[in-house]
Amino acid sequence: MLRFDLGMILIATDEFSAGNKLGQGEFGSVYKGILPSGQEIAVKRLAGGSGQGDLEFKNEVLLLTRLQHRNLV
Ligand SMILES: Nc1ncnc2c1ncn2[C@@H]1O[C@H](COP(=O)(O)OP(=O)(O)OP(=O)(O)O)[C@@H](O)[C@H]1O
Repeated sequence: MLRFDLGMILIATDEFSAGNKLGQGEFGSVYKGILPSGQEIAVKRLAGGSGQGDLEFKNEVLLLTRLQHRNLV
């Protein structure tokens, strides 16, 4: 599984800048990011006190890594 450390995510999203915010979910915000390779990514940032726990968040991440569909970016 691909993993990125926080430093890379901060650089890619310009430290979660407001201009890079794509949307807002129930448990946090989603930001646009650009990797050094030029690839665009979406980064979901779990909001503190959102009600979604670490375990649920990890489960969501694990599920997303298994999804592959042309309608999913
Ligand atoms: N890959 C993406 N590309 C573009 N925009 C995205 C992407 N992923 C999420 N978004 C935007 O961020 C918003 C929130 O995404 P999120 O996945 O958190 O939605 P949600 O499933 O409704 O939220 P939650 O899981 O917190 O209940 C979306 O409604 C959309 O506007």
